[in-house]
Amino acid sequence: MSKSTIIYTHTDEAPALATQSFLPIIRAFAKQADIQFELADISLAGRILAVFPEYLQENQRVPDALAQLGELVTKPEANVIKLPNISASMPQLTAAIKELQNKGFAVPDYPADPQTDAEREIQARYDRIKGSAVNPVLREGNSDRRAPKAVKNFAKKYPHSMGAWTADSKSHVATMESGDFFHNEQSVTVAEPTTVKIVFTDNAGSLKELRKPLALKAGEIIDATVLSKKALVQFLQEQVKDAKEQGVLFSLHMKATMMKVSDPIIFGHAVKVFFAPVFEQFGEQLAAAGVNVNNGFGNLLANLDKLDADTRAGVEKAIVQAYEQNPDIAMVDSDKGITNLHVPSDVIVDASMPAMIRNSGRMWDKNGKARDTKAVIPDSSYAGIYRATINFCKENGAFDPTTMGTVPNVGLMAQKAEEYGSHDKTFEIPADGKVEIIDEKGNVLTSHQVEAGDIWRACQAKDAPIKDWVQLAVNRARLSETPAIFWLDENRPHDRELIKKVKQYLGELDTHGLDIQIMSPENACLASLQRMKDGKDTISVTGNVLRDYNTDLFPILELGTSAKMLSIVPLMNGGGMFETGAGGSAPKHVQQFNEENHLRWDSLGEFLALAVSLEHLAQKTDNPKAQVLADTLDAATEQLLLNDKSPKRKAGELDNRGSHFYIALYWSQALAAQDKDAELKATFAPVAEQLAAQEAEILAELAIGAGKPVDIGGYYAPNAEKTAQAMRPSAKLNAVIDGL
Ligand SMILES: NC(=O)C1=CN([C@@H]2O[C@H](COP(=O)(O)OP(=O)(O)OC[C@H]3O[C@@H](n4cnc5c(N)ncnc54)[C@H](OP(=O)(O)O)[C@@H]3O)[C@@H](O)[C@H]2O)C=CC1
Ligand SMILES: O=C(O)CCC(=O)C(=O)O
Ligand SMILES: [Mg+2]
Repeated sequence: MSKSTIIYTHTDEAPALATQSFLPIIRAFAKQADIQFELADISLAGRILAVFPEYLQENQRVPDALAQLGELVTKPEANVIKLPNISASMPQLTAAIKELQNKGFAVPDYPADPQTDAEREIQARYDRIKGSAVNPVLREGNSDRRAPKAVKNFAKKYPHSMGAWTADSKSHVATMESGDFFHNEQSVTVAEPTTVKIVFTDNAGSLKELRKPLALKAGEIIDATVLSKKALVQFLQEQVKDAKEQGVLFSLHMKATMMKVSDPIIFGHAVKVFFAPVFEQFGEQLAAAGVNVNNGFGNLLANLDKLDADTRAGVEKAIVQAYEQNPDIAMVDSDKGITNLHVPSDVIVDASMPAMIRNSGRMWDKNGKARDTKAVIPDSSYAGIYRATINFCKENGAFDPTTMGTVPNVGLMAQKAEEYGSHDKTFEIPADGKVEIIDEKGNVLTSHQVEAGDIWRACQAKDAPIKDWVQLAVNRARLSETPAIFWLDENRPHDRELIKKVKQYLGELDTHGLDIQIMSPENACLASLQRMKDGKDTISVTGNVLRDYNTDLFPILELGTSAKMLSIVPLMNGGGMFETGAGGSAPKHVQQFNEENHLRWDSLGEFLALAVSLEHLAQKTDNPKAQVLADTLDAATEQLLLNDKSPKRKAGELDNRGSHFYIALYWSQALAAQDKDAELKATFAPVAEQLAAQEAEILAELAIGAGKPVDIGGYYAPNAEKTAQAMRPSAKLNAVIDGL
């Protein structure tokens, strides 16, 4: 890899489609500054193929791009543009496997109930692909997410729609008051490097290590906590009942993708509670048929044909009974009858809660009508921020995008910090007993009494990432002259350990003249909301989960979407990773693309990420042309916003491809207009002319087929040629770009 190489990631769904159109453009532009783009396939399908080489024919095998990138990001030369990828829930993983098999790739089935060592090995490989398997590997740095000025100004000038709020809204957040992760947490900082065991002792006294020992570094924070199954089930039962009594919709908001071990289990309990009549009568038969509702209620429906006719009729009757006796449930797709409990990856808390708040606190019922909703977020560690926001809106009405301030985020994320690194330390407890973390000297660091079915987990946060995070917060506060609040709760054991370090590291840095405070998440949220309403900006400095939540919550309120965020990951060893926006891969957009050949994905996140990536390369490799490309791209992006050339929602209007034409036009015009680099000026002046002269014809070519279905030969592994053709339909535009 040359030092002037930028890695661009090939991911999934809408961003992967957009890449087919955008990458040829940026390759052609960047080539003029001797910069190459290498495409790394970290799509779900690509990751599956990469880990099963022995099942594939020679010519079907692919390199493990994720493993390679995982190494690259620890090196100073790393320059990676990371688009959002699928964090696969089980239904998505199974569908991707099936699609690959149908295409002639002989990858194995997912063994749901492995019996042999070989099956266990297959399952283990798939489990590493499942859920959020990419981001934690690549994020060797903390997170700096913010709305660039141009984007914020655009939102103020052209505000997105925002549902009204009234004080009589019955929408609310329900969260546990005891027995959950928050209330059971224990936390310690280890002074010296050590190795710890996680030991489960059952009530008969027999010991079992739940995993292999874990190495901890000096200064590392380790915490453990447990969520009680009994308390959870009781809480869920109360919430179903309460939603019925209040006449509001019932909805559950989890992160079953990122929290791939704990949250599907919690999701499963919610399905079993809501559909209690089904499981009370037919629990055993359903289990025997292989039904696992940790993968959603949809899993039960998909397995109905495995039941004998009588049982099936009984189950179907009990389902009807559950719907009748329970509150109405929030819908993901009322036309297709898909509820909030069908698929764990359909409702992901970071995006689903802000969407609900933006929509007057309402979700959709089975008739497609927006209604007040109970949002159930079982663990209370972070649910308070949504409660605070909802209460704030009830009191103050909806936010006004034309006047509101902004809440950027500096998030602790590096080296699998906190909950998001807990998968391999999360266990559904098999029997009553206790779980302890014991160091190599035999000291018991944490100890929890547990019961069968409880979910126990440990989290780590290393010292170096914490120090880096505090430094990043101070840098951002200084550079943007903005007050910063650390969202940390002194009543929470983990946060208490963190606060000690924050205070220590703040003391070592120059914070003269800066306004830096520490507040509990709920208070920090309220303070930030109040300031935001008054048009003031406040940096939120948070742990990993709130990084995720806040960088959808605030942008969705401020900008209408988190796709327009600048998401920088300054890698701890000097490289740069540039994420494109703060949101996901927009499955709904692919559906629309397939049906109507219209891609409403907004690549603004890609434009912003590319500019900072080019700037990073300019500085690291002393390439002034790259800096000119970066500056002119930023100017082009601003132009695109001013002229409102972002994709629109409906077929026939400008879509993703059209917006790529405009970015190419404005970028080449800006290059032609600048005087810092004569070569670039001379190269791009004719390009700008050709694009401008052919604007109408190119747009017409891009619009051919709008409104009609388009077949790209697959979902997880679409046909490359068909996709490229669909995404690059303008011969005239291609001629200019490919001629560069
Ligand atoms: N960094 C990453 O890799 C991330 C990956 N994910 C993964 O993405 C998938 C989907 O996640 P989900 O929570 O549904 O969230 P998404 O962000 O994909 O979708 C939510 C909604 O946000 C809007 N949206 C998001 N991005 C854009 C964009 N670029 N342009 C226009 N609108 C946009 C769309 O709304 P509208 O209907 O208004 O068009 C979309 O339906 C999951 O597999 C998840 O795990 C999620 C977050 C981050
Ligand atoms: O990695 C994932 O599963 C989601 C990431 C995400 O939502 C985020 O970083 O904001
Ligand atoms: Mg997120």
